[in-house]
Amino acid sequence: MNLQSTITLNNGVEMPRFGLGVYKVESGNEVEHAVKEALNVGYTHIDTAAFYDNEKGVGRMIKEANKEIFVTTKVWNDDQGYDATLRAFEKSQKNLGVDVIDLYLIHWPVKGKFVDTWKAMEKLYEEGQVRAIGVSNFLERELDELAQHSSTIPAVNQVEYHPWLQQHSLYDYCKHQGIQLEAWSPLTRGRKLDDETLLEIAKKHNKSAAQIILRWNVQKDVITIPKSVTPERIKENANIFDFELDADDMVTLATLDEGLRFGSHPKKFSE
Ligand SMILES: NC(=O)C1=CN([C@@H]2O[C@H](COP(=O)(O)OP(=O)(O)OC[C@H]3O[C@@H](n4cnc5c(N)ncnc54)[C@H](OP(=O)(O)O)[C@@H]3O)[C@@H](O)[C@H]2O)C=CC1
Ligand SMILES: O=C1CO[C@H](CO)[C@@H](O)[C@@H]1O
Repeated sequence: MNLQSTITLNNGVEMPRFGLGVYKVESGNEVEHAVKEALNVGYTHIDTAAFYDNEKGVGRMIKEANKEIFVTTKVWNDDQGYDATLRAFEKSQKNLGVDVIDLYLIHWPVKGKFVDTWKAMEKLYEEGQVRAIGVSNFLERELDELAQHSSTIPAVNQVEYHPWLQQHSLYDYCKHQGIQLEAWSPLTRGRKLDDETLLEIAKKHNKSAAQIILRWNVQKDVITIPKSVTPERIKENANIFDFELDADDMVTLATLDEGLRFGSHPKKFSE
């Protein structure tokens, strides 16, 4: 496995296991520098969203790189519903400067709206405007609700996921349904990188705490999208394909789970 390794989604599309997240990266110089640096290091996958207001900068750098890059963007909550989603998609397409978006996600399961949003995404998929469609921040009950109204199974569910929030039940549900799990805030936004258990494993492998978490994501078959605007960290985060966590490490990391969220609970939007 290497930095460009992919996972096959349930519709046959190949999605890189590892990418750069760009939440809170300013549109303009900041996002351009981060994306350029990542693409130079060998990243082939960028995760943005209409909400992040930096699709234009991401698009500019992808165009400049002139190579195949997998781009994910997401429809924001205010744009949910059938017609509004189609309009939002068109705007993202223009911002990114591409005809076909690789992966389009429903950002949050907005109560009373996400099923209509999904219908619009199915249309975009059928028209070939997007290579794969998926969801973000969906719990099992919202995935069940979607299944009652549509036979298209989401290709991806992007959720908060790290050793302190392992979401075992959702993990198993998605595996069973063929929905690829993707980890947001894999590095806990830096808040747990001084955890002693993590640091012990890091010392054993001569790697950083961040690298241990990202390698754990890879070994759990969870796609991961760490954010950084710091060139050294962009390199460091990608340097996880030359070692392996052993069975003892995996057992130890499993014990860290405490259901701890650093971001919002999906219930905030779905209830
Ligand atoms: N679907 C959704 O609802 C959500 C999706 N996301 C997506 O997931 C991506 C990642 O999540 P995000 O919330 O940004 O947080 P991360 O867990 O990726 O953490 C990012 C923070 O960690 C720092 N950092 C990065 N690498 C290292 C390192 N090697 N050592 C120490 N610190 C490091 C960064 O600093 P610096 O940049 O200064 O280097 C930044 O402060 C987002 O950018 C976004 O694309 C995120 C939240 C919600
Ligand atoms: O993608 C996102 C980035 O982080 C935000 C704050 O936690 C989230 O609300 C949003 O879903």
